[in-house]
Amino acid sequence: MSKREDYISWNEYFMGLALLSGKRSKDPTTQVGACIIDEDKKIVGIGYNGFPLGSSDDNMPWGKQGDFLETKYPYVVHAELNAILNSIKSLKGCTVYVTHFPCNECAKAIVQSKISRVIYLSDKHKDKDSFKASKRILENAGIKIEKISFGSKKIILDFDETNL
Ligand SMILES: O=c1[nH]c(=O)n([C@H]2C[C@H](O)[C@@H](COP(=O)(O)O)O2)cc1CO
Ligand SMILES: [Zn+2]
Repeated sequence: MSKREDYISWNEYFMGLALLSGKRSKDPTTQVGACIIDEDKKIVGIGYNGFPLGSSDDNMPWGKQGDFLETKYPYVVHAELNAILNSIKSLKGCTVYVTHFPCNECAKAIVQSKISRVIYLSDKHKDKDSFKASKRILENAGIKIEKISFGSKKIILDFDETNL
């Protein structure tokens, strides 16, 4: 019997995990996921955007507009920061896979944690100042930035035990 040929690539695997992690987010607008791997391709951190630990989701707002204190923005922990804070070891030389290009605050945390490469899927906010600042922070720190695309590729997860 010869080996399977349609196995997923490393990039599909790690970005797939970032996407799956984002599925845990309760943000009704944007679900972000991040997966950090080390130089041996071991997963060392994973996260998604959500409110801080212990905050009841029912007491926090998911809105985007109006009174700042009644929007999600001052409260939500970004996926990249959660992945960094959840990490199990030093992140020096690691790569972070992110579903969305990181904001400037996450870029600072990425630099300070000594992650050396950022691989991202979407840059839909590239015209925002926070994106431009983020790019500057990452580039000045010598962090490799790669946009990857899988075209229209989809991976279906079938939880039906009878199909395993
Ligand atoms: O770097 C990021 N990482 C991250 O997790 N997020 C989260 C915060 C919010 O929950 C959501 C952005 O919401 P919105 O697209 O509605 O502005 O994504 C947002 C950014 C900024 O792009
Ligand atoms: Zn961020």
